[in-house]
Amino acid sequence: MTADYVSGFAGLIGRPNAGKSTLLNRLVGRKIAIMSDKPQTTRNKILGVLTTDSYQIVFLDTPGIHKPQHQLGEYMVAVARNTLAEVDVVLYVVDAAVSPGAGEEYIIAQLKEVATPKILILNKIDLVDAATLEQREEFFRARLDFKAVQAVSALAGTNVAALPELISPFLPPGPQYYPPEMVTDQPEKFVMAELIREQVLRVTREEVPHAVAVVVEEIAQRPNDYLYVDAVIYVERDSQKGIIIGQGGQRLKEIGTQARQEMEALLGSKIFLNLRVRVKKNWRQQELALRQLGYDRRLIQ
Ligand SMILES: Nc1nc2c(ncn2[C@@H]2O[C@H](COP(=O)(O)OP(=O)(O)OP(=O)(O)O)[C@@H](O)[C@H]2O)c(=O)[nH]1
Repeated sequence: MTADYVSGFAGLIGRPNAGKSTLLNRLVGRKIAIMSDKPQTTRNKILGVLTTDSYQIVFLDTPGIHKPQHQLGEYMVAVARNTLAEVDVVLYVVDAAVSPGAGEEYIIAQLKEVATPKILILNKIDLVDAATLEQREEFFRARLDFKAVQAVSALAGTNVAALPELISPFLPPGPQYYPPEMVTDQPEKFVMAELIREQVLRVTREEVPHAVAVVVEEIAQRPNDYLYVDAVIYVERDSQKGIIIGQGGQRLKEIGTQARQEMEALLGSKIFLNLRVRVKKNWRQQELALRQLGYDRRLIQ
C-alpha cells in the first residue's frame, strides 16, 4: 500500500434494468447483488469492493432514488439524496438501447440537487449503433454536468476495465476499509440485517418511519447446525425504541420470530436470533455498514 493511497465510495444509480448488477459483477468479478429480486426499498447496500495497489473503491447501491416520491415518503428520498451527497462519486448507469423517458428525467432531477462528481455510464452498447450512442450522450450531457462519460457493454465486458481509472481520481486519500481479499462484503450479514429491517417496517407500519437501521454484529456456528445471530436494531429516539419493543416485548418478539423464519428459509439452517434495540442519534448508514464488517471508521481515520 502506497502513502498516497486513495479510497472511497462510489454510489450506483440507474433505472431498473439498466444493468447495474451486471456491471458490478464485471467490475468486482463475482456474482453479487443477491437481493436484486427484492423490491428496491432497501437502504444502501455495499455491493462490492474493488481493491488495487493504489486505490480501493467501495460500490454502494442507492436504492429508491429512481422511484417517484409518493411511493417512498419524503424521508426515504432524503436518505437517498444524502447518500448521493455523501459518496465521493456517483455512477449513473443508463440503458443506451432505450430512449430516455420520464424515469431518467426523474433521476436527472435528483442528481441536479447534489454537487457530487458524476460519471455517466452508457451501457448496452452492443445493442446500439454509433449515431444512437452519440444522441444519448448529447441528451444526458445537455441536462447534467458529467466529469466523464463512458460507453460500455456490461454483458460483453467491453470498456468496463476503463471505469476504475475514471473513478479513482475522485477518491480522497484514505485507508483500505476492507481487507484486499474481500471481493464483496459479507453478504449474509447484510441479507440478515435486511430481513430484520423488513420485519420492523412491516410490524410497526407507519408508527416508526424509516429511521431504523439494523446491524448484524455476529454470526457464529453453534452445535447441532445452529447459527447464532446477534443483531441490533438502531433507532434515533427513545419513543421509537418503545414502539418497536411493544407492550411486554410483544412486537420485538414478533419481529424476531418472523425474521428468524425468513433467515432459516433463506439459509437452510436453524437460527437462534438475539435481537436488541438501541437508540443512536443521527446514525449514518455508511458507518454502520463498516461497523458491521468489524471496522469503526472513526478509529481507522
Ligand atoms: N445486451 C446487453 N444486455 C445487458 C447489458 N448489461 C445488462 N444487460 C441485461 O439487462 C438486464 C438487466 O440487467 P441487470 O444487471 O439485472 O440490471 P439492474 O440495473 O441491476 O436491474 P435492477 O436489479 O432491476 O436494478 C439483464 O437481462 C442483463 O443481462 C449489456 O451490456 N448488453
